[in-house]
Amino acid sequence: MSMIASFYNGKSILITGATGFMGKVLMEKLFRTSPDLKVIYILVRPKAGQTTQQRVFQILNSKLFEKVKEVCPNVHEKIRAVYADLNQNDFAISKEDMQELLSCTNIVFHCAATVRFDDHLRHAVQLNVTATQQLLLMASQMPKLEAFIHISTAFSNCNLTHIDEVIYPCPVEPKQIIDSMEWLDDAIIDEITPKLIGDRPNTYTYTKALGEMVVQQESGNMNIAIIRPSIVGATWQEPFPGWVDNLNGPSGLIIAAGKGFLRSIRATPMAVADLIPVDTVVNLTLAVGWYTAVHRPKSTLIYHCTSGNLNPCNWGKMGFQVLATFEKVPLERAFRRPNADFTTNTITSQYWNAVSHRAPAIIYDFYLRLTGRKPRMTKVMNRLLRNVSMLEYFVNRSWEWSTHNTEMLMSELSPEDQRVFNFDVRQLNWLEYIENYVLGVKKYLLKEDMAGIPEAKQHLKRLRNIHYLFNTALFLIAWRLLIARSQMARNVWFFIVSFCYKFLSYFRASSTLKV
Ligand SMILES: CCCCCCCCCCCCCCCCCCCCCCCCCC(=O)SCCNC(=O)CCNC(=O)[C@H](O)C(C)(C)COP(=O)(O)OP(=O)(O)OC[C@H]1O[C@@H](n2cnc3c(N)ncnc32)[C@H](O)[C@@H]1OP(=O)(O)O
Ligand SMILES: NC(=O)C1=CN([C@@H]2O[C@H](COP(=O)(O)OP(=O)(O)OC[C@H]3O[C@@H](n4cnc5c(N)ncnc54)[C@H](OP(=O)(O)O)[C@@H]3O)[C@@H](O)[C@H]2O)C=CC1
Repeated sequence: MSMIASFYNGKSILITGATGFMGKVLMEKLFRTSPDLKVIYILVRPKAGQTTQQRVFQILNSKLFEKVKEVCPNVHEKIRAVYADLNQNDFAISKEDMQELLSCTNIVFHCAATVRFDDHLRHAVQLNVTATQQLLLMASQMPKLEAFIHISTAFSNCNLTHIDEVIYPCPVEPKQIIDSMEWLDDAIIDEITPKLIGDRPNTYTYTKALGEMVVQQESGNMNIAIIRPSIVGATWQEPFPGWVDNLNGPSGLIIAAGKGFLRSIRATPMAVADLIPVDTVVNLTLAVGWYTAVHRPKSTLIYHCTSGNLNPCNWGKMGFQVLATFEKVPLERAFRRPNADFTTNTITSQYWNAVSHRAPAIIYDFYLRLTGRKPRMTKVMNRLLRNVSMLEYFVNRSWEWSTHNTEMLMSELSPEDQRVFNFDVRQLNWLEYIENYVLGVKKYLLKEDMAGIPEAKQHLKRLRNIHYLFNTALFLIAWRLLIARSQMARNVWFFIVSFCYKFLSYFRASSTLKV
């Protein structure tokens, strides 16, 4: 029997961010491997017209939880959705709920965060720093608490190239930042944001670094660990390969490339693509929870959950495999054929943005206008280019993360635990993983039916013919204009025509002779 799985049986576990990408996979694995756990409390807010209960119902009835229902048929009774908004004081949790959480919780997994790169600093601080501080305060009042696991990101110190499993201090103390957010107005915050984030690319990475400092400062005598995953991708193995349900990280770009919107991206093909499957992150998280509670390390340990140092893959290989998969399983109703490429040069990148992105969008909008419809492609394209520009920082650099603690933990696990909670990325076959990722994007994110593949291929053939027709027409128009204006072009044209005429005459004469 797995020691980690049996550790969680009988436990009351509190998860923040359980409705998010990682949170769902974490809950699924917990229920599947430790069906006798006592309860999972999740802090949820109502969203998009759904109550907290409706959101939980939807999650439990999704494909991701199909296996759980077989192993743990009473899963509905073991999940307790607690109304909470992490942006509010005391998370707006009712007194009764708070009392229950404080007195019963054994383990806390803090996954909630704003992961938007362009979030306003005030909001990013509120969620990634202040809420973390408040949750630690809550945890310090939990008499039965055994471990508090904080999910950070491997990019919290992306201003460095070699990153150790330590907390690097930011120049301004988190407490000062939290205080200043209370009295500064938005305009001043906007002004000081670039100075505060310094050489980090966005408010997300900066506030995640501040969040780590808060964890270190407020840890008291709690058993705390921090996990730093790199770019979290679709599931590798569990509960099935390729599951993904949001557009973050590479998923959005995979769709944009597959639909033919994205034709070029400024990226360094040889830079390491430090992707990590979400089930690997979850396995490490659960192993860390067990180790922190049982072995009680003297200090807060940080675990890097990355792939680059043990099993590197680069963006070139990844992009190539994404496109190869689209050859076999294209997406439906593509705008253009998937034919993206990497450029390393800013000027070339701008050229391709104009020629391959903006121009086709303008032409398509013109066609929409002609046919009496509302133009929309230019808007979509501008948004895509803005989003791509925000990701460019991460696809043009490589980082090195040391993984001593993660490797130490692996060696502490029994062979059974190493199997059930596998986080050894050396076993990952990238080509297979990326193919499953692309299929997962098609099936689970876009909800496209595999039966539609022949029609999708047919559509791509039509697009290819339109492309050839368009290019030929363009060439003929350009040539006609050139002939009208340039003597040299006219000479070349007469040379080609007379050459073709002579060739045809010779061909006709020789075939008449044979007869
Ligand atoms: C040799 C051959 C070569 C060939 C080559 C070919 C190549 C071609 C192949 C290409 C593949 C290979 C290369 C891959 C490179 C990948 C690089 C990844 C780097 C990632 C690094 C991450 C490092 C850090 C990791 C971390 O630690 S953090 C986690 C990562 N964090 C992020 O990844 C957030 C990023 N994103 C945002 O920061 C915001 O998204 C923002 C961008 C501001 C937009 O913002 P905006 O434009 O406002 O758009 P939205 O409002 O967000 O959304 C607009 C619409 O989409 C909807 N929608 C938004 N979201 C979601 C969501 N979730 N789930 C569901 N829907 C959503 C929303 O409903 C709305 O729909 P609508 O309402 O319009 O109908
Ligand atoms: N995805 C990635 O590539 C990486 C993620 N990480 C880290 O992993 C963790 C989980 O990320 P991921 O699952 O991808 O992120 P998601 O954006 O998918 O999930 C974020 C979660 O936080 C919750 N949340 C946000 N704001 C509030 C609020 N005000 N009150 C209550 N809950 C709130 C969301 O709830 P709701 O559904 O209501 O919005 C959601 O459950 C984060 O800490 C992130 O920094 C680290 C490295 C990479």
